[in-house]
Amino acid sequence: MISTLEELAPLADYSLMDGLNSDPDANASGDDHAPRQVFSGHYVPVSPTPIEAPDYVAHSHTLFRELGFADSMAQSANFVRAFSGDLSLVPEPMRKVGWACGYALSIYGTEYTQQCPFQTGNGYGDGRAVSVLEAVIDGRRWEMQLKGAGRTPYCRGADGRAVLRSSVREFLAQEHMHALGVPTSRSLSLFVSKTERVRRPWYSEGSRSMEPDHMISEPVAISTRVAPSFIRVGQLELFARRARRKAHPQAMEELEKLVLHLVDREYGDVIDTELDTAQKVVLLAREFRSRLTALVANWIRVGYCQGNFNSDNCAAGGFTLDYGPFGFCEVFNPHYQPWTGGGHHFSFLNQPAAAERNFQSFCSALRPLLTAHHDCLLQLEEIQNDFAEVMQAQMETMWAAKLGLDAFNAELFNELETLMAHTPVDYTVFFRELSNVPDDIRPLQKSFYKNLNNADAAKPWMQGAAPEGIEKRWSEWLTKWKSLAGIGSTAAANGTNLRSREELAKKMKLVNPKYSLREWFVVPAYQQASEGNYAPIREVQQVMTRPYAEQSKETEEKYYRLKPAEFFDVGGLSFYSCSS
Ligand SMILES: Nc1ncnc2c1ncn2[C@@H]1O[C@H](COP(=O)(O)OP(=O)(O)OP(=O)(O)O)[C@@H](O)[C@H]1O
Ligand SMILES: [Mg+2]
Repeated sequence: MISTLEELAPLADYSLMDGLNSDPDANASGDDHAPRQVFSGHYVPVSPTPIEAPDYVAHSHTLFRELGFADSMAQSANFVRAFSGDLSLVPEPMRKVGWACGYALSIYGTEYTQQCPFQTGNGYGDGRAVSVLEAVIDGRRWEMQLKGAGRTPYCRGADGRAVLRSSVREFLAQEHMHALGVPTSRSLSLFVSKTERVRRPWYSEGSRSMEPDHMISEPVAISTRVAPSFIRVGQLELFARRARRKAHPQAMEELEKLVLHLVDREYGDVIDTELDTAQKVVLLAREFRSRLTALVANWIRVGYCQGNFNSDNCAAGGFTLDYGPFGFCEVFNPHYQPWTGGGHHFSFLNQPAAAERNFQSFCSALRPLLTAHHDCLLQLEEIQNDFAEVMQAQMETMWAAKLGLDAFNAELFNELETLMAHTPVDYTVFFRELSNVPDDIRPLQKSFYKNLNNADAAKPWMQGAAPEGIEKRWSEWLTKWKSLAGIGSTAAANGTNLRSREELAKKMKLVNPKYSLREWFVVPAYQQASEGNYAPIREVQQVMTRPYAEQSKETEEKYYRLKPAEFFDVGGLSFYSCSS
């Protein structure tokens, strides 16, 4: 058990990142905080800027346990100091200087440089994220990165800070996603400043405007996230763009180094180290395709919408990264999109298409390494072309699992999708109620935002008569579903393998969570936290890290609920701009 920073320090291992190139223009002391262009090198040494008067808010008990950390360490003085941004006293061999990385941006497959203040792409990257440690713990390599740790050369003139609100959201969401069984960066710890605040645009109470309507002052925070690496698709793109246009003599070599580094960090267990670069590149593309398609199918399984699935928010290791504009779907809507800037292209059921665009960007970034290997180029092209097919197969497997079926049935699914959208249903509650394998549709109605028999509805547009015959269609759908799932006499007559209700329910409850992180649970938690009361965060954390469990009656009453009518269309609750 590791219970002090002194015990953690010897596990530090920077050997892999030391193989990368540091920005030759950087100041090695890490005192490099002003916005500027970075022309080459994989990282810039940067020391984090500590937040003033840090106060412990939360840590992930789950991750601490996995890493063999004692819970008490989270509140020990040296740990608090280091993970609130002050590395000046960290014990050797931990380093007193962290690092930030540059990356490029493609939005839905289109390359951009306009977001870079210099219009060159050389000023874009980790503007407020600073990695502080790489450690090998129990045979696994982890990078620890502070978010909100002050300005870096990539800050583009901004303050380098993250507010408590956005930090709480990311902290809770990462561990919820992990508990849902979806690959993700993880949350280590969260500290808030008792004195330092910044101003951000936000929504006034009950505002229905799409964009924030005033400025508020919010406490700053530093959260630490943990992953095998933080390499993004956009990062590979930055180096590939430079290699393509021969921006400097080492550009191609830097691209190759980064790609091989990615293989070591994220794909070491599946790609043989003895292979040459071209072979590794082909295997990397195949493996990333498999992870990315599985990831997106998992997102849809649990109702998650990334909201802003740009290539710089797409981790090259194939896990979820950047919990800013995200949300969990409540009222089922294929176009659900919590971020006001995200548009249709990054909406809920369009995520497979958005992933394909990121995958195309990924393959384009690998291509310069294969110019002398015609056969490998052809293989890469085939891997890219087959993305949609692999994605579709993952989706069908996922829908079948969500419905407790051995095989996907298009007709059954299409009718369900129509009914879910027309009724409409709460995505989480619907699938969980279905997992109880009800006799008739009454229990499912618990998930309906519109009462089929009268005009009660959560929103004015849901009032009025239900679409003609919808109740009958639901009943018919349920009968057909049960028959395909092997329940009841119709199934027997059809020759489907019979199953017990209990067996089916048990299986379905492992893929259909009971609890999902609805924004109206998170809002009071961060509001209370900004007043110094962290108990609501802990409660939400406790419930949301066991999302498949039934939990207590009290928890069920409070958290297994449809979105209340008063929260619809409210800025900061139903949608948000990305300001964080
Ligand atoms: N307050 C800030 N100061 C400096 N840079 C910022 C700030 N807020 C965002 N950025 C940078 O702007 C870019 C786009 O912001 P986005 O909201 O995607 O990032 P984020 O949530 O900070 O980042 P990440 O993708 O690292 O989770 C990122 O490169 C980010 O580092
Ligand atoms: Mg981002």
